[in-house]
Order: sequence, then C-alpha cells, then structure tokens
Amino acid sequence: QLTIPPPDDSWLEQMKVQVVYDMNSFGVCVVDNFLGSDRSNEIYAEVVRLYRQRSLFQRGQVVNEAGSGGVMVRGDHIAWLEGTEPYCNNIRFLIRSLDSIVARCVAHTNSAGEMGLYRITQRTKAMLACYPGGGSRYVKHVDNPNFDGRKITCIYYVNKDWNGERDGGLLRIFPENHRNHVASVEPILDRLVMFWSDRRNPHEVLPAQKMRFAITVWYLD
Ligand SMILES: O=C(O)CNC(=O)c1n[nH]c2ccccc2c1=O
Ligand SMILES: [Fe+2]
Repeated sequence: QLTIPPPDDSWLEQMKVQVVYDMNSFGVCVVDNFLGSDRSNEIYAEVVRLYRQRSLFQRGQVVNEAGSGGVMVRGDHIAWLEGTEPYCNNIRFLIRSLDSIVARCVAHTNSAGEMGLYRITQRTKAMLACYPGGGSRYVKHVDNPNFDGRKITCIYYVNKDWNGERDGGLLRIFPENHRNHVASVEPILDRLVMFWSDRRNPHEVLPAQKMRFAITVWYLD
C-alpha cells in the first residue's frame, strides 16, 4: 500500500473552525463525510480485515454484576490500535487527521481563548469497538466522570448502509447544559462525533441489531 499524503491544510483549517464553534456552543460536534467516500471505504475494509484477526479483540465486560440474567451492559469487543499496524494506512490517516485538527483547535483557542482552554498534549491509542449486534448496547454513562485526564471524545463510525430504524445502535447524548436537546446520532460511515468527555455529556449506545464498528480516540491534557 502506498504511503498516504498528510491531510490537506485548508481542509484542516475548515474543520478547526467548525469544531471550535460547535464545541464552544454545544459541547458536541458532528461532521458528516469527514474523509470522503474513497477513504472511508478503505477504512471500512481495514476494519473488517482487523476484525477477522480476532486475536486483536478483547471482550468488553458483557454483563453487569447483577448476577445471572444481568442486563447486557456492554456487548462490545474492543481492540487498541497504534495505527501503525500493517494494512492500516487509512486508519493511520484518520488518526493523523484527528491529531492535526485537535492540535489546531487548541492552538486557535490559546489566542482567542475560546475552546475549553485545555492544553491537550496527548491522546489514547485508537480504540476499535465492535458491537456484535443481537441487542448489544452500552448503558448511559459518562466517559470521564472523575478527572482521569480525558478531555475530548472523538468517535469515527465505520458502518456501511446503517439504518437506525432497522439496526438501532444510535448514540444518544444528553448534554447537561442543554437539557432540552438530546442528540440522537446514527453511526453511519464517515461520520465523526466529538464531545467533552466529562460529566457535561452523559451518553448511551442503544441496542444494536447488527455488527457496529466505531474508532474512538480520547484526547488528554
Ligand atoms: O459507540 C458509540 O457511539 C458510543 N460509545 C461509547 O460511548 C463508549 N464509551 N466508552 C467505552 C469504553 C470502553 C469500550 C467501549 C466504549 C464505548 O463504546
Ligand atoms: Fe462513552
């Protein structure tokens, strides 16, 4: 696979403006057609290929502690990716793009002081999560309720032909400071969602009726 050129500068600038505005106004930002159909289809192929190498995936916690018959708390399988794995050039491009955008947002806000005033200096690896379908879901939670350093949650969806009516699996966010706006987000291919990882954004994954892939990166201060 040929090496992929870095993300285009003017595109990064455009993304920065939207992300800074949305994160400051709503604490949530949704970007559709983030990387375009060619790149997103390449990422889909890389994700499916990775998933077939089941060795990478660990099972998420499958039932809560309620003993037998506990509710399926998280049916997800997860794999942590550097992005440097073989045959993952397009996933690496996604991660580089996210890194560049977040870095520009932080730089931008240092001058204008708009963004969350976070000195984002690092991130987690990319977490590839797969909800296996069959009603697997993730109950309402806060990613970072107790100041573990995570500031921004970035989720990139990798699902072809997703239909929320039929397949479920919606991300629902209940922004604390905008109680009358519940965001319901279909996990469609090439959609990016970003939100503050702390208590401002409780969220859940509704039961998914078919295989549901997402790549998540958390940015830390
Ligand atoms: O996929 C989504 O739309 C939202 N997904 C989540 O909120 C979410 N949040 N925290 C996690 C921690 C470990 C493993 C998976 C997850 C996870 O899917
Ligand atoms: Fe979450």
